[in-house]
Amino acid sequence: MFTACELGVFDLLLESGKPLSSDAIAACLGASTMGMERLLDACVGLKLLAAEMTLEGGKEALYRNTEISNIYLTKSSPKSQYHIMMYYSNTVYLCWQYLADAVREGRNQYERAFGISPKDPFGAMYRSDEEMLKFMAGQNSVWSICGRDVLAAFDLSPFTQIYDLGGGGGALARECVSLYPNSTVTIYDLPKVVQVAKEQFVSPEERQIAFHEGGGVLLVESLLNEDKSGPVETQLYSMNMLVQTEGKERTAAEYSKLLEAAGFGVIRVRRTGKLYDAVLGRK
Ligand SMILES: C[S@@+](CC[C@H](N)C(=O)[O-])C[C@H]1O[C@@H](n2cnc3c(N)ncnc32)[C@H](O)[C@@H]1O
Repeated sequence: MFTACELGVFDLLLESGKPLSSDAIAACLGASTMGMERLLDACVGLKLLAAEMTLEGGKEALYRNTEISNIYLTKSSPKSQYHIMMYYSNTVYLCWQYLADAVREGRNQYERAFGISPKDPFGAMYRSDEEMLKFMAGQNSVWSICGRDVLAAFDLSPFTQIYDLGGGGGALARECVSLYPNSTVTIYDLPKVVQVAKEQFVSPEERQIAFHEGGGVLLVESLLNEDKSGPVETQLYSMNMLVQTEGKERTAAEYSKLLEAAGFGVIRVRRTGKLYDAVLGRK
């Protein structure tokens, strides 16, 4: 299925509008006739193609798409799964080759499959603009068949402002505004994903879909001195946190560490001179 998609078999048969022989398909797609004939027969076995014998001698088979291939495997179909097929074929399956290692180590397999650091999975998945685009297009194709079902599982019409965190290429947002015409959806994602989504997937005319890059969090807390020597009000607050909530007051360095662990890169601290101070973390 992956190979027939990649070589364009289903697209060619859709465009031709008539069944074609393996020779004709091989010639159009620049493939060997021997290889193509086997691929086409395997696709018949998988029910992705149907074959009928020509009357002349009953020797030559003519191939056509089955309904399922026309709907899901041709690039131009509104429900096309072509992009996710290609993503599985060229990326996901290469990681699955090391499934035993993944199970043994409990880790992703980017290092073995692609020679890249496994520490930041999205950094690895987006190792080039091309890879990022392939991932986004793949995810979008999934929502063309699954989006409506998840969005209709509950009546979301009372929610007119919807935020899609990690909303990627926006296909789910598009399904959402189509199902709930009174809603607007704001997509939050990484800056480069938002840029590509705006350029390639969501047009400015789709006014019910907006984007937001990055974000910030403002911690309003009473900061302890770094050596915890004061201020006394904060030390007493910390005692209160213990008896009331099992929480505690922290130093600026301790809050920074928490924010860093949550992925906030730029962290700034302002002591106000009053009871509460401010720590701003930005992504
Ligand atoms: C599994 S994908 C899902 C994409 C999208 N929801 C869809 O289904 O098409 C996860 C999304 O989270 C985004 N993401 C990962 N890390 C992020 C971060 N730190 N801040 C914002 N978005 C992030 C990725 O760029 C990606 O679009």
